[in-house]
Amino acid sequence: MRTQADRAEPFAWSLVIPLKPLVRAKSRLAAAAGDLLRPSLALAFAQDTVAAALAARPVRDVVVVTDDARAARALAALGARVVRDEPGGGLNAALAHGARTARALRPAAPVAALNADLPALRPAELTRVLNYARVFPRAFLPDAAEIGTTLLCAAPGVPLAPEFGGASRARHAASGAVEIPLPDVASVRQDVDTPEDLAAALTLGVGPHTAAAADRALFNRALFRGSAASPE
Ligand SMILES: Nc1nc2c(ncn2[C@@H]2O[C@H](COP(=O)(O)OP(=O)(O)OP(=O)(O)O)[C@@H](O)[C@H]2O)c(=O)[nH]1
Ligand SMILES: C=C(OP(=O)(O)O)C(=O)O
Repeated sequence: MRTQADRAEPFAWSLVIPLKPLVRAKSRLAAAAGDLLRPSLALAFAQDTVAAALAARPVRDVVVVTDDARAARALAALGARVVRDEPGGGLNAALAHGARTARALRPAAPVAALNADLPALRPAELTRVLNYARVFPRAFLPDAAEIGTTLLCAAPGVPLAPEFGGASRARHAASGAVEIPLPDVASVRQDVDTPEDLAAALTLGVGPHTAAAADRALFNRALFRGSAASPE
């Protein structure tokens, strides 16, 4: 069990994790999960992401930026600090707000933005990525599709300047952030937007919240397939 003293090490990171309201989250999973289970699946991804992030040795704080009351309760129960989605200007504005909150708490800590949809995240792989990033002013990790970004890091005093959304890998590279070239960190790169992404994450091995939610989604589909009604 890790103690407070363990966390008081240099390079202890503050992570900022954004989460939009669950009712709107993971829209690309709507057909696969159904609109009843999709919010629970989105929450399960976030729970497994936050739990794994907090279990990574170099991580001291996790700040979640969300206006979703159900998610706020569940993620605070895991140990995250939850702040409102201000100023309501979309993903990058929410991340900048979370980074300011993290820096107000610990001005000397490096900060990283991490997607909330990494259900296979392994603490040891996140640790390797953060340890690699710590010598650069800004660094980022491309997603498994090599188009987006799952993690953007900034050293103490350096603006995070997030440019997430869509083809953010090229934008983060163009902004001067160093791309992290580590092999064998698939769990930090495997974000889940589509059913194919979810299958890839399940193959890597997901956390307990996602495993349970995916089981419920599969059971639900099997149930509806066996009856006259269809959830889709
Ligand atoms: N706090 C906050 N988080 C956001 C916002 N927009 C997106 N996010 C989060 O940023 C990450 C990437 O978001 P998106 O890919 O746009 O949305 P998604 O819910 O993951 O998936 P889709 O609905 O399929 O696009 C997810 O963790 C989202 O919950 C926002 O306006 N505020
Ligand atoms: C927001 C991003 O991810 P996605 O839309 O793929 O979830 C991104 O990669 O910048």
